[in-house]
Amino acid sequence: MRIGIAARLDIHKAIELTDDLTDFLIKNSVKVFLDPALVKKLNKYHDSAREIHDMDVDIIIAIGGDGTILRTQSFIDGKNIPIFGINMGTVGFLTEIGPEESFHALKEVLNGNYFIEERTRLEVWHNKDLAPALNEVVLMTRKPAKMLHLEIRVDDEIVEELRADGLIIATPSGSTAYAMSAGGPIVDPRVNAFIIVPICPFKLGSRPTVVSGESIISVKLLREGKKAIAVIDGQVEEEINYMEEVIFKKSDQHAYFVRLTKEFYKKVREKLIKGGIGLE
Ligand SMILES: NC(=O)c1ccc[n+]([C@@H]2O[C@H](COP(=O)([O-])OP(=O)(O)OC[C@H]3O[C@@H](n4cnc5c(N)ncnc54)[C@H](O)[C@@H]3O)[C@@H](O)[C@H]2O)c1
Ligand SMILES: Nc1ncnc2c1ncn2[C@@H]1O[C@H](COP(=O)(O)OP(=O)(O)OP(=O)(O)O)[C@@H](O)[C@H]1O
Repeated sequence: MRIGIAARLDIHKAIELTDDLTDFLIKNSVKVFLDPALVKKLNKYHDSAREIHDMDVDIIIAIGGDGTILRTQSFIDGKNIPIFGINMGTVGFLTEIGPEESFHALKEVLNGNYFIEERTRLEVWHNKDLAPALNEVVLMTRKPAKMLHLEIRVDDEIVEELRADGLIIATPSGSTAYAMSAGGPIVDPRVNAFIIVPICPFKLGSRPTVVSGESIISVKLLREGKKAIAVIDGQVEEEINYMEEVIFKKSDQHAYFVRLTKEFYKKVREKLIKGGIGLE
């Protein structure tokens, strides 16, 4: 088996766990590859250094929170490598286990006792194909505290024209993230749908909308002089100008996760209902 490891670099315990897991995997005859920034921090396993986008592995372990997973996913586009998230972040909704379970869980993985969960991603087009989103694409004003004037179409039918701080186009995976905070519904990741959620709409009747996952969603910026940015999974930005269109549809690239249990609603209860920043 070949396993890659990526981790948050700003948490010492994440670096320490990387060291312990690498040692454990090598002793179990696993070929291990490490993000070069990790190798530099560890100052060992130098011959295991490999850029995440160059890793030819069966699984990538991501040690951190959701952002680490989203960041790692953005580096492995099109390679269909499943991510095994070990939560050393604040919420870690997309992660599978806590650090304390790491060795037991890895033994299960090495014994083949796991399954792969496929997640839909959102393809984004703006003059060119941009990186697909696992969570969402957020359109917001370049200048803070300004409003965008937007026209939203689904399969070329006008849904609405509105002014708002911004607009979120989310996948079911992203329905528990920014879209949720903006008032959108929680959508089971098995549902074939996308969610359109306005951010602070200046229009009483404007509501979040769940659309078919087979739809083509287009959003046009109507107001001259108002520049916008599109942010993909909180990781990648793209500037959008007046009368330019952003097109969204289901990506043929999926995200894959190593799962030991099927517990979506338990995560919702434990990680979100109790408070999204780890508050009890
Ligand atoms: N007001 C908000 O809720 C808000 C604002 C900005 C960004 N975000 C989210 O942050 C994500 C980027 O993550 P980051 O860690 O780089 O940013 P970050 O460090 O600002 O964390 C944002 C929070 O969103 C949580 N999160 C991310 N994906 C999630 C998911 N699929 N389900 C439940 N919670 C999730 C993270 O755990 C984190 O606590 C974006 O994709 C966006 O969804 C949320
Ligand atoms: N190796 C890295 N190099 C640079 N930035 C990183 C690295 N790993 C993670 N990040 C960035 O750090 C930010 C925070 O990471 P992460 O989301 O994992 O922690 P968190 O916010 O505490 O956890 P959660 O997202 O679960 O609340 C993310 O935006 C992510 O893109």
